[in-house]
Order: sequence, then C-alpha cells, then structure tokens
Amino acid sequence: MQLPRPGCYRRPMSPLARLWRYARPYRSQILLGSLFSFLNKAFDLAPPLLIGVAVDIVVQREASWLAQLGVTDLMAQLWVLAGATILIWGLESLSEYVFQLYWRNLAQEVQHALRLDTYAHVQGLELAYFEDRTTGGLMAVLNDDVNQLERFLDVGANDLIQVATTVVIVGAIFFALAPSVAWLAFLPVPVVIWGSFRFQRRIAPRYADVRERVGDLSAQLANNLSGITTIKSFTAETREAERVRRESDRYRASNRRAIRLSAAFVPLIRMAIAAGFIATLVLGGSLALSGTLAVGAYSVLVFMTQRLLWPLTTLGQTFDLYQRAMASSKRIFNLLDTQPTMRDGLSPLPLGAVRGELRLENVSFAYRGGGEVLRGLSLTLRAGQTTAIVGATGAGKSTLIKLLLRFYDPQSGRVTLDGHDLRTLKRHDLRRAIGYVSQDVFLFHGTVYDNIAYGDPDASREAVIRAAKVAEAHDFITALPFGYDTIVGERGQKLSGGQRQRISIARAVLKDPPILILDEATSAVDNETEVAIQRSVARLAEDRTVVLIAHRLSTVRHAHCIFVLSDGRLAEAGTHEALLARGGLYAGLWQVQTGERAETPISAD
Ligand SMILES: Nc1ncnc2c1ncn2[C@@H]1O[C@H](COP(=O)(O)OP(=O)(O)OP(=O)(O)O)[C@@H](O)[C@H]1O
Repeated sequence: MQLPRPGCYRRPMSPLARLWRYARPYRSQILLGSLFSFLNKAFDLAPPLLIGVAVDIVVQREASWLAQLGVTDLMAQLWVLAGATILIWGLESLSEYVFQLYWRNLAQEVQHALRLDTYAHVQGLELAYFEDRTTGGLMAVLNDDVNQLERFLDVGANDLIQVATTVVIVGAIFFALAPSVAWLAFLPVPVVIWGSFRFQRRIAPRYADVRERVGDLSAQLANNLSGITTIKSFTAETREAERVRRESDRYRASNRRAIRLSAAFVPLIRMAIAAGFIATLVLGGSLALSGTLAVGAYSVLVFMTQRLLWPLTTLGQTFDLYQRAMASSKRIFNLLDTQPTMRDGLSPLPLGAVRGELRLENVSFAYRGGGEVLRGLSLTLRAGQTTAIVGATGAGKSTLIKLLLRFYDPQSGRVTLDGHDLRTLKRHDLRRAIGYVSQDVFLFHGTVYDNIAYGDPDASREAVIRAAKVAEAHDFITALPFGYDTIVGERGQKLSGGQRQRISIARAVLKDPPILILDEATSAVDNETEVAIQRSVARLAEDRTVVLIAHRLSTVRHAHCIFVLSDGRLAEAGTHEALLARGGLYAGLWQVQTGERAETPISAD
C-alpha cells in the first residue's frame, strides 16, 4: 500500500494518526473486532447476574424471578440457569476467538503494509544514505520496530473497548442499584485517567531511548557477524564479546530506566482505586448501618466497585504498550520521511535507443564531508569502443564509475550518456543500459543458477548457461557438487573469489546491456582465467561500449583508449602503444609490471 509521502502533509501528523492511515482500509474488520470485543466483555460481566439469579432461586423458590417468567419447577429453574450459563460462557469464548482473529490479523496487515512501504522507501534512497548508516541499525527499524507494533495492535484497541464497556455496563448497574453512593465508586476514575496521561508523557522519552539502544546493539551484532572471519583470524573474540557486552549493558540500563517507571504505574493506580474502594466501603457501610442503604445493596455495591475499578489498571498496561509502539512508530516514520537528495530524471531512454557514449565534462566530485576525489575531469568513452581507466589506488577510478551509474551526482560539471545529462534520465533506464561488475562482488544466498539469472529473471536455462560459458564459468560450475543448483552461501562465501567474479560477469552478460563496466573483474583470478575472461570480454566488446578498470595493465592493453588518472585528474590518455611511446606514468607502470623497473611510478599523493 503506497501512502502519500509526508512531504504532502500540511502539518506533521502524530505517529498514531499515521498508523491509523495504514489501518483505515480495514475499517469493516475494525468495526467487527470492536463489536466482538464489546460482546465478549458484556458476556464476561454476566456471571455476577447469574449468581444473583441462583441466589434468587434458592431464597425465593416458587416466587423467584424465573418462576415469574413461567418456570415454576425448582429443578427446572436450576436447569434453565445451567443452560443460560453454558450459553453465556460459550458465547464469551466464541466472541473472544472472533475478536482475537480480527485484531491480531489487523495487526499483521498493518505491520505487513508498513514493512513493505518502509523497505521500498529505504531501497529507493541513494547510496550515500547507506554509507552513513549501519545495516544493523536499519535492520532494527525495518524488523524490530515494525514487529514491536504487534503487541500494541494485538491488544490495545480491545483493551480500551473492554475497559469502556466495563465502566458503562457496571456503572449502569451500579446507579440502578444504589444511586446515592454510586458516585463514590467513580471518584478514582479521573485520577486514573489523569495519572495515565502523565505517565505517558514521562515514559515516552525512556522508550525512545530503549529503541535507540536496540538499534546500536543490532548494528554491533550485524557488524560482528558479517566480520566473523576477521574476528577469528585476529583472535579478537574476547574483545568483540566485550564490545557486545557494552552495547548490551547500555540497552539493559536504558530498559531499566523504563521499567522503573513502567512497573510503578499499576501499583500507583491501584492505590487510587483502593481509595475509591475504601470510600465506598466506609461511607456505604455507614449508610447501611444507619439503615439508609439495604444490606443486600451494600454488598452488591462493594462487589461491583471491584468490577468497575480493577479493569482500569489495564489502562496503564495499554498506555505502556502504546508508548512502546509510538517510540517504534516514530523511528519507522522518520525513516519514511527521509527524502532522497537525488531526484530521479524524467526523460525515458529506451534500451534500443542507447548508443553508449559516456562523457564527463569538467566533473568535480567529493564525498560528503571529504576532499575532492575527482577534479575537473573531462573525458569521453566512445560508443562501441573499449575504454580502460587505470591509475594508482585511490586515484578515483571506482568513483568515476559510480558517477557513470549515477550513484552520486557531481558537485560541478556533468556526466552524459549519448548527450543526455544523467540527471535528466530516468535512473531505471540508465541502469538498465549498464551491466556492472563491481570490485567487491556480491552474490545472493541461493543457487549459482539464481545468481546468474539475477541479470535477467525471465531468461531461459539455455541463456543462463550460455552466459556462464561466455564468462568462462560453465566448466567450474558443472564441477560443483550440484552444478548450477549448488547453493553459494551468504554473499557467495562457499565459492572462491575468482569463481564469484566469473559468476558476476555471467550475470552482467545475461543482462546483455549496451554498456558493460568491469571494475577490477580479473583481480581475483589466475593468469589462465584472466586470459579466458579477456577472451570473453573481447567477444562481448564487439557490439557494445566496455569500460575496464584494472590494475594489471596486461588486461587493458588492447583497449581502444586508456585513460590514466592521477589524484582525481586526467594525467594521460591514448592507446597502449601511444602511452608507452610517451614514456609517462603509464609507461613507468608498465615497466614495473613487466619487471623492467622495481618501484611503482604512480602515486596517489
Ligand atoms: N563512499 C565513500 N565515502 C568517502 N570517501 C570515499 C568513498 N569511496 C571512496 N572514497 C575515497 O575516494 C578516493 C577514491 O576512491 P576510489 O575507490 O574511487 O579509488 P580507486 O581509484 O578506485 O582505487 P582502487 O584502485 O584502490 O580501487 C579514496 O581516497 C577513497 O578513500
């Protein structure tokens, strides 16, 4: 369910009001849930009346209330009472089952919609957003906070309806029986409600803090689990366990602060209720002693005071759940309110229309809070040609690629595809036109087949195998225990680095894009495989634009043009032969790599 983004709201809505927007489509379910909550409470309040009828039968016998309704036989009266009891208890159970179904399923619907909306929104945010946050922290919101709503949505509305039903029904019986002292029993009600609101205000920041601490703890855990190999290899288990302990301590302390207040609430409310109960007991008792109030009415009064007031203690628990849920909702809605800083372009670019010429025009770029990484860079990657980008580590090669994919926008200058500024193009169309094999290959948990088919989920099995053959991956895949159906493990950890790289190339090949970008695609393979991949890249390059980044210059020597970056600037450009002839940075690097010189001539500094 896609709701209007908060940018459209005139004034900020409370988290509860925004939550309600998610529940609104289920209005009929809410109405029926409310009806059955009400019925359940009404049936629950019947037993005192049944006891009254039983006493009436035993004491009044043939003159009882049931006898007046026509049931004169005493045993028959008891059987009628038994039947009514079974019916009422049966209906109470049935109504409980039904309201639980309605409320708990509603909770699931709301959570589901919110989870999907939040995920879709987060997924649409730009890369820079994720770099400033931790996966664990985001997981805490997307998973823990969304799930946290369940407890409140499951029981909150039902509790409120049932408390209100109790107050109304018992209050009515109360005023009918002994109007002169009924008001006494109601004395604690305003105190309880006032106390609940005050409690709400004080506990809110404590629960907000608890949720923040959950996020931190979750971030720490996720970080450690994904870095488990490093932890083990540095035998840092004790140190890491200590770090987790520190985060867990903070979480525990934050929870303690919340618990201290939250646990005090019901006992305090109980004292207010006790005051009302004692007032009824003493004042009602003195009225009974003076003969103003009948003894029977007095005992009913005392009994009913309990029935009226105790349910009010659940209000405290409901408010407690409410505050926890609101703390979580705020975090979820904060995430939903995060607006992407990069706007999508409006111009479509049909795949068939892409020629594939990429240009950087006087581009300067710095990451947020960092110095300039690219400085006034201008270069053209011609359509249908293979262009290589080389340079020392940190020179800005991968950054340049990220600008081509529009993961970031340059601070000045522009990047174009076939003459269109990337900022004007629909991002989906731009990225569909580019096959990208990144430096750090990411494979999804699943089979080899699924990972290759990720490039084109509609592809036939033959096409997937063809792509694997082009990427020189077919042979090693068929040698795996289950061939294409072998599970690669999380992030592809059951495969070697070179195998992962070849699968990611196959994935890009299957996508069959007009532009192919390979960022260090042969860095993790042996010489033989490198030659094989070069062969397949040469085959792929026949009818598309290819951009190669490589440290090993033997990989790029056949490129139509090689750009040499140094410290974010274009140092040299030309073919391999031209650059060698020039005797500059590239030639120096080539000499080092071919063993003609000992030290590296390109420096990032
Ligand atoms: N996401 C980021 N946030 C901040 N700084 C970054 C980020 N990514 C890269 N950098 C910095 O930008 C500079 C260029 O990095 P880039 O990855 O483009 O270099 P590279 O030429 O591809 O290096 P390598 O050959 O080692 O892959 C480096 O100084 C790096 O620290």
